[in-house]
Amino acid sequence: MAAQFGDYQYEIYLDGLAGVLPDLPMTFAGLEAGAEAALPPSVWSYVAGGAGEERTQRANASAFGRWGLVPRMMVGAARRDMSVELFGLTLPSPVFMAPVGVLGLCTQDGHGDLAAARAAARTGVPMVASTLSADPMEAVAAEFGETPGFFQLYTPADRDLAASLVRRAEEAGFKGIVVTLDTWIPGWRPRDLASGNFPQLRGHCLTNYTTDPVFRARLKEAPESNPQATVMEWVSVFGNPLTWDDLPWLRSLTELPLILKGICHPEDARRARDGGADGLYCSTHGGRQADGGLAALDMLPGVVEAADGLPVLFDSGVRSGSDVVKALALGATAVGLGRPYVYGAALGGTDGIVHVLRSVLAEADLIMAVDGYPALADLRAEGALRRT
Ligand SMILES: Cc1cc2nc3c(=O)[nH]c(=O)nc-3n(C[C@H](O)[C@H](O)[C@H](O)COP(=O)(O)O)c2cc1C
Ligand SMILES: O=C(O)C(=O)c1ccccc1
Repeated sequence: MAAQFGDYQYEIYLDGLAGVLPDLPMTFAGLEAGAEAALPPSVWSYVAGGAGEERTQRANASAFGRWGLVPRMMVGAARRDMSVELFGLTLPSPVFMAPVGVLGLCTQDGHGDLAAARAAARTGVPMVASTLSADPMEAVAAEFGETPGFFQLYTPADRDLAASLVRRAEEAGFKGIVVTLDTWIPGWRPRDLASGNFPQLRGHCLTNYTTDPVFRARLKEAPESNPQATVMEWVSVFGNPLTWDDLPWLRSLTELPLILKGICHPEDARRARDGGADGLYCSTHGGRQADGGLAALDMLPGVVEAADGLPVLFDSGVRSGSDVVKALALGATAVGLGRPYVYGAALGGTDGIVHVLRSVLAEADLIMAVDGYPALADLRAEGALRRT
């Protein structure tokens, strides 16, 4: 059935649809409903939930409804080119998997990070691997195949531990370090507060710490013999309220491309660029950190302008191929999926993630075809996108 559907699409529409599974949901609402049924309730509420009244989370997604592409005719868009240059790499498409810290808990086998890495290998869609993974970063990177991968760093208060994590990422073959700035402290998350339910506090997804020599040296007992003390040590070391004065130190940690995640204000974009960042990452963390904020999409153009040619990655609220196209038209260099691929993992492991990635890419490709924008540069042309 799946192969038949793939073949049909392949012939009628475009290359590369293998992997879309008709027995899995084809819409975000369907993925959501399926994942809610598939995941344990505590994992579901952690993944699906956000900060406060979840207004920022909803605003992230609904902001896309205020923009629309203006179709162009007779441009002969029979072949589309979605490839993009990023940090000297050529990616087949401008889409990536955003870092997600509890992926491990989202597949039945407890190895969701490996499932995402395998989906990256199968699709060419890069994964940004979270510090908070169930498997060590070395094992995740070993599944990437030919697809480049990036490591997301939660900068710990212990600078030696930060340096160790970055060194391990370099040795494991990651192609860039994404430093998340907006989550040195977890936000106000009513769903998790109500259930006392932060998975990390139950010892989940701390493997990059428990396998790290610097972290282990901080413990009086091995993590295996005293898991509770390990969690307490993680709590004490996890967060580091960085300031701009710390940027030279961050920059000195690696020669890999350094990307700062959570940049939404043009002035911060300028400071990051002037401080030697190689890329900016505009995101509101999917509305999980602070409620009452603007949608990430509404802040993207200001970041792109201030970036002054530096690549700008983007996520928060992307639910479909049309959302990808709109973020690109507003200047994003590459667009990250968060919850959609997590729900794919819940529904079908690697196959489920591939299904989501291929569906989103196919829709984006078909929009570029039908609306007459065969290359990413065309999408950025004057008049391509209008506010409704
Ligand atoms: C369950 C979950 C865990 C996340 N963990 C991390 C993380 O470990 N590091 C990080 O930088 N961002 C993390 N994020 C934020 C994502 O990278 C991304 O910014 C967000 O999911 C985008 O919003 P969306 O899910 O609404 O598309 C997480 C998001 C979710 C849903
Ligand atoms: O859940 C998250 O979004 C996340 O990134 C996180 C990280 C550390 C502690 C709590 C949440």
